[in-house]
Amino acid sequence: MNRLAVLRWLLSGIRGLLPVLGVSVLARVLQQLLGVALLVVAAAAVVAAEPPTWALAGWLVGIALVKAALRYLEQYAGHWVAFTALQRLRELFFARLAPQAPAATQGRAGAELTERATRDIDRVEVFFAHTMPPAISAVAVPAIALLWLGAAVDARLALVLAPFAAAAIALPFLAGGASWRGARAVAARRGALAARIGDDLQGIREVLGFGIQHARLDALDGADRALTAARSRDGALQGVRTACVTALLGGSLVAVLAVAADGADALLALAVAAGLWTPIRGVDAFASGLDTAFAAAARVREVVEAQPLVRDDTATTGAGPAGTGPAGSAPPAASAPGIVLDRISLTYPGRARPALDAVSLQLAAGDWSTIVGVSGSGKSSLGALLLRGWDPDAGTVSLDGVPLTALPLDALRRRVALAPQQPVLLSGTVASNLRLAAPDADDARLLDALRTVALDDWLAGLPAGLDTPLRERGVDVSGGQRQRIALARALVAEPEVLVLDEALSQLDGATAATVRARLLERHPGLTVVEITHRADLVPDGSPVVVLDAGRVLETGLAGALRATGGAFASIEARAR
Ligand SMILES: Nc1ncnc2c1ncn2[C@@H]1O[C@H](COP(=O)(O)OP(=O)(O)OP(=O)(O)O)[C@@H](O)[C@H]1O
Repeated sequence: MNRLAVLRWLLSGIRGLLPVLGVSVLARVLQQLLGVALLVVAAAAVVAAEPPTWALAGWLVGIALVKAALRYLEQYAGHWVAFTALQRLRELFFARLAPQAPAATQGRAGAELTERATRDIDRVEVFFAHTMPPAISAVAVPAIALLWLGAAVDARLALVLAPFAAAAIALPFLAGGASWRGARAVAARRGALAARIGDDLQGIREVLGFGIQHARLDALDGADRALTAARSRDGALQGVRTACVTALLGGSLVAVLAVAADGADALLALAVAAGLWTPIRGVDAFASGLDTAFAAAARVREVVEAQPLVRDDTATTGAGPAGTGPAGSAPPAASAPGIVLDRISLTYPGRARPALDAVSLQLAAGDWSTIVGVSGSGKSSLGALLLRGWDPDAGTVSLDGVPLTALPLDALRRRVALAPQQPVLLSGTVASNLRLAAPDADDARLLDALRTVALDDWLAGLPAGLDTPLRERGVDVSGGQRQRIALARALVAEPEVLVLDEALSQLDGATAATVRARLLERHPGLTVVEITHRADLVPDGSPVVVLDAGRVLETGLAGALRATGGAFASIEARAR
């Protein structure tokens, strides 16, 4: 990705804001011209060698006040554009990120993504607020001021100053490639550092538990040193550039003194030259920040433009919940109520072996089916397909005869709920966590769900009942309570299909049995797909699918499979 591509992309996002940006540019040009005028009027008064008058003071104060007002307008309009553009960029970032989950957000990517979503987007502000106005005024103000100097004072002095001004404006761009590479290196190392800090914070218990804090700190220091080295190279380049610009501006004053024949003309030319320092220095200031802003924008764009693994085609084709799928898609694989997987294969990005390989099976509506298999056999992958956490590379998953790809994603995820093994509770109260998927649910529904998961006694002991705050990531509840709150949260949404992915694994046997019994008793029509390695807890009458290395090994009722002494029986023996 080069700077031109990033520039085009950023500009395409602010097209409607350009008139306001124009106001900022105009205000800046005028206020900087007034800055030159202020010095020239003062110099002219010195040249006139007359005592100061009220009229002169009035002029100076008037110019200063108008300049201040224009400066305010320039800043206000520029920042209004910048913050509106940043708001749009944030909205775009999250809108494009959501369909890329969970692939885009899992594991190490988390903290790195946060860096892109927050600080990288903030860094783009430099481009929106501090680039175009200084770039245009850096050319316009010297051009106008030197034209005036040439016409009204002495053309030779204007010609002497012009090359200095031109060189000082062009200089910041001469190290273009090196500066861009430097800015990208700094941005990448900053991202790597953020990812490392994120890992260490998430895994703080493991780090302390294994006593590896010193090794982790050393590694963190290493990442920090790499960032410092990249910033030093970048800073050295900036330092040399700024020094050269300063030398050029100083040199312009010496050149005026060297060629001026007349003291009065020299004073006016010096006033113009000094007045041009601010607009010309503005180029150096934004050039330093511009590559940083472009590098940050390039990282944001990588996320925004990434192809989502799961796409909601119904949003563009207009297919509704009962639709038969986007034009050209395969006809429904099955018309039976419940879930049908038809020759499903899934290989994760970067993996050679498929996690699921030509899996075909049927899970009847209203049944409590169980998927068992050893670790890594593909159980969770199968569960994730049911609510389109991932899409298969081949084959079709259908719900009640309709391919999942023909259902709007929102509707699908309302009908199919997942209770994961390691759920995350958000900061908020018990009630706000339970209402995540059903914001309109009343308290009675929440209490009902908590009773089903056997948390009614726990709730009764809480100081503020449903309004009791839960801390971020649910650290003040036990693992088993967290799993049950997550299960209750799924039930509050009143799904048709409930996927339990080892969702009761942290409960003691008696509590898990109570939760199963209450689920069966209170939700008789619910289709449950339970993923577990505890084959010994599966009742004889439950339909079972045994997976191994991504393939279906056995299907049938648990009791019958136990009797045959095959794969299910040996997994059961291992679980005991
Ligand atoms: N997000 C992912 N990216 C890459 N590979 C993955 C991902 N998730 C799972 N896998 C791989 O896919 C295979 C199946 O994993 P899956 O989690 O579905 O198995 P599982 O039977 O649920 O295992 P467990 O009982 O240990 O949870 C494994 O080899 C695993 O390493």
